[in-house]
Formats: sequence, C-alpha cells, structure tokens
Amino acid sequence: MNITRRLFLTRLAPKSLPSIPSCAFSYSNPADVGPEAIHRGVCKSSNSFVLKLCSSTVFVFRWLFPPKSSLPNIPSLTPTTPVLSFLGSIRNLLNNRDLILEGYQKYKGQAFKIPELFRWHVIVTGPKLIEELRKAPDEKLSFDAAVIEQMSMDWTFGSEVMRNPWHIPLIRSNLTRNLGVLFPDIREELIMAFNDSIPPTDEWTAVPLIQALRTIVSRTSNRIFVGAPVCRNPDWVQLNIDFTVQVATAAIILNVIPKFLHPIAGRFLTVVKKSVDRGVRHLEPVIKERYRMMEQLGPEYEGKPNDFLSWLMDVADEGKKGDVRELVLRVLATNFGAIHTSSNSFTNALFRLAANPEWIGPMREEVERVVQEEGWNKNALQKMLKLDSFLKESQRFDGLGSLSMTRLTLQDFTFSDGTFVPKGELISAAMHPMHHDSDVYTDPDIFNPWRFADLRSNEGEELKHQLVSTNSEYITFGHGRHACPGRFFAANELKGMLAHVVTTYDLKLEKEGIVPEPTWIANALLPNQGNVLFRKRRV
Ligand code: HEM
Repeated sequence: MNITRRLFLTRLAPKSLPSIPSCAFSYSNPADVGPEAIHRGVCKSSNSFVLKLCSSTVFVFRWLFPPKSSLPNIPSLTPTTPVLSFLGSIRNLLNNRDLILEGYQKYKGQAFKIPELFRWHVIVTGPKLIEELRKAPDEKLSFDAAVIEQMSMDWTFGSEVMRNPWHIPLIRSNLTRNLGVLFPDIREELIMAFNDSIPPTDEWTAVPLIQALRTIVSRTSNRIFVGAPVCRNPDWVQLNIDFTVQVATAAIILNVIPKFLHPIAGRFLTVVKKSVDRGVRHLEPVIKERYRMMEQLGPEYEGKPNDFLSWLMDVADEGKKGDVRELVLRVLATNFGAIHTSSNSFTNALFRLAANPEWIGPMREEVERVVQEEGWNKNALQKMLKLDSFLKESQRFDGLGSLSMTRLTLQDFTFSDGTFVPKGELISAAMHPMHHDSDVYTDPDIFNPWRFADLRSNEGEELKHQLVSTNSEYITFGHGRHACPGRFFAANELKGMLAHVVTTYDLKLEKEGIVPEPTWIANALLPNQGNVLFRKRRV
C-alpha cells in the first residue's frame, strides 16, 4: 500500500469513516468513500507533508479534546480511559467488523458502546431494541440530526437540505408511483449504458467493475432524475459520481477538527458551490426551457417530461420557482443518496455471480420465461423471484457495512431494558453480525442465492422476504419511518440491470471461483476494486 494512503487511512480516517452512516444521504453513503475515492479526493490534492501535519494535528486535538461522555452504564468493549479509549478508536477504525461482532456476541439483545476518535457510539443489538429504535419519535432519536452531525452538513452541504428536505417526499411518492410508467426508459438507458461501458465481445474482456457500474448507475438513474440527453453527458455523470465522494471527504476532514474551527475549515473544504455551478451549466437550459413551455402552454403541456426534475419544478414554491441553483442542489442531493449505494450493492452482487457462474443459468431461464409471458415491464420484474432473492441475499451477506439506522439523541433516551443514553449521543443498530447470526438465518455464512425465494414460498411470507421489505432482522435499507425511500426505485433499477446482465453476458473472474475480498474501513464495506471478465453469452 502506498505510504501516503496508509498514512491517511491510519491517521486521518479514524473518526471520520466510523461516523458516516450507512447509506448515502442517509446519506453520505459511507461505502462510497472507498480507498480509491479517498485517495483521489484527498491524497492527490495533498502531499505527504500535509498529511503528516494533519495526522499530528489530530493527535494533538485528541489530547486536548477527549470524548466528553463515557456513558457509564453502557458496557464497553475497550477500556474507557482517555488514552486507552484512543487506542480503542484506532482498533475501531482498523477492525470495526470484528469489534462489532465481538460486542454482538457478548451483549446480544443489549447495547454496548465503541470508541470513536472524539466520541462514543452506542450500538444496539437484537430485534427488540431495533424495534425501539425504529419506533422512537424524531424529536427524541433523530435521523436528520445524525446526518447533519456526522456529515458536518452545515459546512459540507448546507444543512438546509436536511432541515428542509422537500425533495424527499417526491422520492417516496412520485418516483415510486411512476416506476411502472418509467420502466421502458430505465431499460432503454441501462442497455445503452451497458453497451457503452461493457460492450459485449466474443472473447473474454476484463472490466474494472466498480468504475463501469458507477457510470451505468449514474446514467440510468439520471434518465429518471433529469432526462435525456443530460443523463448521458459524461461531465454530468462524473459530477454526480464525484460529488458524494467530495462531500464525504470534506466531512472526514472536518470530523478530525474541533467544532469551533469548522466555520473556517468548512470554507476551504466545501464543494457545494463549485458542484452546483457545474450542475447549473447542464440543467439551466433544460429548466428554463421547461418553464418557458409551462408558461406558454400551461403547467401540464403535452410532451412535458415525466421525471424527477419536472416533479421538483412542480412543487417548488413561488419563492423557489425559477431558482435554478436550488433545483440543481436537490438533484445533486438525490444523486448523493442513489448512485454509490446502488453501484456498490450491484458490484458486490456481480462479484458473487462471477465467482458462481452456475447461478446465471437459473436466472437466465427465469428472465426469459417471465418476459415471454409478460414482456419487459415492472410486473415482469416482480415475478422474477430468483433475481430478487439473489440481490437480497447479496445485501444480507455483504451489505454496505456493519451498522444501520444511525440516530442522534435530541433528548435523554431510555430503552425498555433500562439502557440510558443521554442527549447528544449517536446510536446505531448492529447490522452485519445480525445478518450473519444463525439464530436469525439458517447457515448464515453460506451465500444461498435462492434463500429468500424459498422463504417466499411459505404461506403468508410472499411479501415479507422481497428485496424491498424491511424488518427488524433485515435492515440493509434501514427500517421504519426513515427506511430508504429510494429502495423501490433501486430494486427496479438493479433487477433490470441484473436481468440484462444474465441475458446478455457470460461472466467469470480472473481467479475463477474466488470472490475478491471487499475492503473494510471502519464500519464501511467497500467493494473490491478489481475486474470481472465479461463476454457475449454463448448459450
Ligand atoms: C441499494 C441501494 C440503496 C441502499 C442499500 C440504501 C440504503 C439506505 C439506508 C440504510 C438508509 C437509512 C435508513 C435508516 O437509517 O433508517 C437510506 C436512506 C435514504 N435513502 Fe437510500 N439506499 C439505496 C438507494 C437509494 C436511492 C436510489 C435513493 C434515491 C432515489 C435513496 C435515497 C435515500 C434517502 C433520501 C434517504 C433518507 C430518508 C429519510 O430522510 O427519511 N437511496 N437509504
């Protein structure tokens, strides 16, 4: 590993990554900030002197500002004195998965705490406490406040996006409601995007998977977010890939700096203005033209694009109407939650598939049978139970990281078992160990692609085990009020992509049968950066 990167990963990242929650705008997809991204975002723009200076500064800050609360009634896996908890926070960075697993095994059904650089993080385990986390009102356990805090939103993104998230109901309602109507667009775009990024060839071709999939996901999602041809513009595609990484990188740096310095550091670190400027160059002409048409022909003029940008323009209140920058910001925010979550999930899934090409046949058969009966549409996707199951098993097995459902206590909070968490603390649910718990899943460490399809054949369980369903034992999309509102869109997009992959390509790995290891950084599982071999299907 390059020394600059090692320095960064071991010295700078500790606080930051553990604290970034488990989706992208739940945002700030932690899993987005892969080693490559970190390297690109920080290391390239710095030099080793700056990094050494930063890491020394972190040490100094840590001594001057040790974590304020030790939550005395909550068991800790590491010593709680300021010096030793610092070492614990390093262990948390380097080996979070094992630390959370150890806590889960030792305190199953209860809460425990783990040290981060400048704070403690309470982890709850088991369905009962997860249910209490889900049911707690926002005034007590706040999702938004957790994101604002962890992402230093005031300085990285502008906290207005979280304080007034007027675009999110459109994801929950319009986007989900329109999935059937929009499926032909999704399918058309994903086929074009695959053909451009992974042209089907007669011989095996090595494809750097995550890079290709980020482009494909960005382009396909943006067909529905802003329409064609902007969705295909390489600069727009790249802007939306980079934006998440840059915002998360800024949050990482701010997280190792005491709060009183944030207003100063934030000025240098924020990329919002620059990114909105770049977005405006693409969207301003589109927005202006749509407003012109609305004025000329009425708000529901014939041929009006049915996409996220139009829905945003429809609900934008008078004050905001015409404010191109505000609209661009909301589109960027939506991309922030969508691109890396979906592309990381799909990358993990395709590595599994390429390692086990014998699973392609049954899925190919399913797609062809269903499409023959139904044609290519959303109903057909719903009938593809094997595809749904395979993607859900991949989310269970790998997922985005070790934690989910992060909340900040806005008031003192007491769980039913007496666990007391004072105001101002972070609480998350232990996801990865629960998804690998033999009391919850049979043979949990075996990747069984048809696990959930089999469970769905039990009477009354047809819906419970579909990809988009959440419950207190399956929390990849969170659970409850803040469960990912984009999951219905994501499921359609990913199933559409998987159906295309299995019917178009053969896949294998360079080292056949061996799934390339993902990287864990703190609580984030980052897909392997390696290749998958693709060729045009032969049978
Ligand atoms: C496989 C893909 C995805 C995964 C695994 C995922 C996961 C998550 C998770 C874990 C949360 C937090 C839930 C909680 O804390 O209870 C979340 C929230 C959210 N996600 Fe996703 N997500 C995905 C795709 C998307 C997409 C495609 C969009 C947008 C179209 C999106 C938009 C959001 C938004 C806006 C929130 C915040 C919800 C709120 O404020 O209540 N996500 N997601």
